[in-house]
Amino acid sequence: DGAEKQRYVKLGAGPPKIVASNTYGLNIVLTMLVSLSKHRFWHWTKKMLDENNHTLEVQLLGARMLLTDDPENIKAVQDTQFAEVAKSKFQHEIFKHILGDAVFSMNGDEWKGEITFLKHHMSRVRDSDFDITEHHTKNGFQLLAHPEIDAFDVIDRLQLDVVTQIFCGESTNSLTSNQQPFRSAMDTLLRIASFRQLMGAPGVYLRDDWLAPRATREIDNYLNAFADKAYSRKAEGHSPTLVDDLILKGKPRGNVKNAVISTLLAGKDPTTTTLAWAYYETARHPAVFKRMKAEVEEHIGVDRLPTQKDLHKLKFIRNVIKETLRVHHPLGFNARVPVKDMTLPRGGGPDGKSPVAVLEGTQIIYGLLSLQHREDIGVEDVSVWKPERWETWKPSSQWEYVPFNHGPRICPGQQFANMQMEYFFARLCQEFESITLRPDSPSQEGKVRLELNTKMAYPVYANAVPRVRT
Ligand code: HEM
Repeated sequence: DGAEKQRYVKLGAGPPKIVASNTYGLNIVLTMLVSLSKHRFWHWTKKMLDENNHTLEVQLLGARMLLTDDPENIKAVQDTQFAEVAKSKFQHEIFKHILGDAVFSMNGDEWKGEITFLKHHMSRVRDSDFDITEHHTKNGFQLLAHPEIDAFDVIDRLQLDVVTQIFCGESTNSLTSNQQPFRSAMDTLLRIASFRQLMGAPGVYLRDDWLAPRATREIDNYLNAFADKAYSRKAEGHSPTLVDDLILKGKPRGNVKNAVISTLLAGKDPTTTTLAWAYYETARHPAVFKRMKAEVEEHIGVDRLPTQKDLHKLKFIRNVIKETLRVHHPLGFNARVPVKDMTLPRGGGPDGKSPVAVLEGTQIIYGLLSLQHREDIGVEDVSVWKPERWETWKPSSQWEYVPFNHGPRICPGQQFANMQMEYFFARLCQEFESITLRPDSPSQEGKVRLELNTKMAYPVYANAVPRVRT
């Protein structure tokens, strides 16, 4: 209409290419639902992006969604135009039951305060983290040695036990006790939330407590019990955990619940997803595991535990992790909204190379998996998992490889996550002779289960043969 045209004129840029839809986008909603249920969502978005110069708009039930995997646009959103975009209030609403008022949906000064506090606890690795990680790794490895147990599940429990002890002061010990109700409630809510997020504004009107009343109740009970215990524990003044620090500062119960949930989600899920994909790929590539083992034997041996300094020497293991973050980006997508009408550098004009107008109210969704699988700007055999490629190749720009974000909203847990992943593989090399995917382990080819993270669609079954120690 005329008013909209005026806005484009003012911005000096045209609208993005709009992918045709009928009846308020119902056909797109349907295709989206089908692709989600078939674990093919990101493949569906990749096809649309490849066919439309990598930036396009879809209109869903009256809401606008700008989809892009152009590195220039991602750079703008994360860095050069950081102040022009925000986490949407819809997102806050959608994740309320899971995230409470956690950092992920905060903006402005509120976000700055929270991230400063979180960074203090998350953006470093302490010596004591190694002892705690080792304790739970041992428990995890005992389960991994059973070929009938899903490796994804073991790794998820391992990360849960580690981060709850390090950041919340008390481990869930899910590897040695039964914590299934909480974990499956969380999975249910995450599935619902990622769907609601993709729906844009209409997703706000769906409610978790209607769709999954039991799961919502279970999470709340769990968090309450966790907070009760934290308050009754005598918080230590010397180097307190994140949760104990909140209690020492006299923060209310709500803050404690938010911190626990942030840690469980941000601190566990992407690490689990990356580790599980790396384990799966390693189990399919025996030569890679052999090289990793040789590296560990050369730099550490098998008779002592790895230290921080040792981990820095494991270049090949680092490449295994980097390559996994490239091929199996654990977040897959990310979202922001413009705070007012704005332009992004690319997606306008007939070839999509000119700036594009993005009107207030649009949900900007940028695809990180599809970015890192772009044949035209990526690397040869872009979708093939080949850790050794990092010995001779690096992305031509940091905006073509974005596992942890760049710019102000970079992940504060990057160093901690890398330590967890490197430690896991270093110890795996020390404790196991070989890891091979079982022939009856379902193929994950072309499938990703989107639950806020890019989880595996099916369980992972591998024969992990322990080293015989004499
Ligand atoms: C492989 C592991 C990990 C990956 C790939 C990863 C990646 C990311 C990314 C891409 C973001 C930005 C999200 C956004 O823009 O909305 C993020 C945010 C965050 N991450 Fe991580 N992360 C990992 C592990 C961790 C760990 C272990 C912790 C904590 C110990 C952590 C804590 C956080 C927090 C608190 C945020 C929110 C930052 C904010 O909103 O400003 N992450 N992470």
